[in-house]
Amino acid sequence: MEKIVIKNANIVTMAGFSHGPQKGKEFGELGVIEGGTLIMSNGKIDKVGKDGEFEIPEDAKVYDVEGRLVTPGLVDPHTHLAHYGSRENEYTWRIEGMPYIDILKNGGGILETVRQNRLATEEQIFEQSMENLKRMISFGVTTVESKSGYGLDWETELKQLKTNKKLQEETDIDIVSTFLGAHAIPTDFKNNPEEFVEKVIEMLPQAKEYATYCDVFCEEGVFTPEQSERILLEAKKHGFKVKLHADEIVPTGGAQLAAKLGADSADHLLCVDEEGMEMMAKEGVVAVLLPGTSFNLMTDKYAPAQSMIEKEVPIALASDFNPGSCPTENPQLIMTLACLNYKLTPAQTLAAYTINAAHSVGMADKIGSIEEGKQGDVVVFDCPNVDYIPYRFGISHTYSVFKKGKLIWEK
Ligand SMILES: N=CN[C@@H](CCC(=O)O)C(=O)O
Ligand SMILES: [Zn+2]
Repeated sequence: MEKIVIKNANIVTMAGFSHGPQKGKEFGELGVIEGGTLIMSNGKIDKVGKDGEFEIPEDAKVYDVEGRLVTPGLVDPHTHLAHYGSRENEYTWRIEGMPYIDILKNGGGILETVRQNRLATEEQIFEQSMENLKRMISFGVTTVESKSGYGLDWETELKQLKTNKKLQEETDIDIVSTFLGAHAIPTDFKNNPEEFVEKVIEMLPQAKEYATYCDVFCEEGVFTPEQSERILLEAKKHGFKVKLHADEIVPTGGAQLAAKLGADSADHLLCVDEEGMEMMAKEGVVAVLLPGTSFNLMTDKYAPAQSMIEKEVPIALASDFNPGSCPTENPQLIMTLACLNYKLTPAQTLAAYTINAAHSVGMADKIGSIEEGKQGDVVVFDCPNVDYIPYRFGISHTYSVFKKGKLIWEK
């Protein structure tokens, strides 16, 4: 395999946090090497240091990046990537004031995408997802968590889970596959949600063949904390790791439940309370925050990121890419929204999208930082420093993307 050298770079390493995510005062520690060089071979990072500190192998392909910013590959830890169709019809309804959750209660929203995916072939789901994955890569994303949840029956959930598998096989991208059979109550189970909970539990053994994580949309009018707990406890028995859509629209105690279950992350958290944050901090549950969703749903509520930092809850950021609440794949835009609405610094948003995101999907031993022995997942941004990414918003700054030590995208 070709040896790759990137030199004359402003390298953000995020080094020193493979054992645990950045939190509290250490959140945003970039570990910058100015005028740096890194060497990758056999898919891994061999060396990282100052220019001239070590010899450049003669047989290496050398990229002089002329002072550009080099960071760990971005990790998007909450997406609904594997789906077919779109819901632009709801956009106007929402602008006119119809609440997102009311659209769902009337059979639209997630249920509309369920309808579209039940009708779609596996091929259609795969092709659309691949196109969207390529767009993610173009923004610097090298690892993606991808949920099912637009089937709510085994046949369609399987089409999505198979799509995750195929995306992983046909690209170099790591796809962290999540089973979200409990994403909504299907219309035919509207009057008997408990029966649907049983159906989801029945799907778990087959789903485990395709997915690492199990997730539930714990929300008023969707799955209660009791139902969520029941599903996730069963999931754990089958060997799943767990995550939770928690405290998004109303407070339900989702954060507490995530902590109690030892979840790797609790996601959304717009309405999380003090106790929920304290329990998450104690159990080391990563808060995956989704500012694009607050923005796109025009809520005036954003997750209390500053209280989380104060309480030492580790924070990751994600796109929540999906056809309804947040149809964007762009992590650079999400970083801008996180700076402006959570008052995170640009450095914190980058830590949240790399090392902390890697922890939230249980992969920090392999990815999330530029350190010797880690996977060669690296992005070159056409930027002089980290601040420039969220500051100059609405465009893409990606210059080139390396995955497992190979160039996979360039401007
Ligand atoms: N909140 C629940 N689920 C998704 C939205 C999915 C959709 O609107 O299609 C989310 O994470 O935002
Ligand atoms: Zn989601």
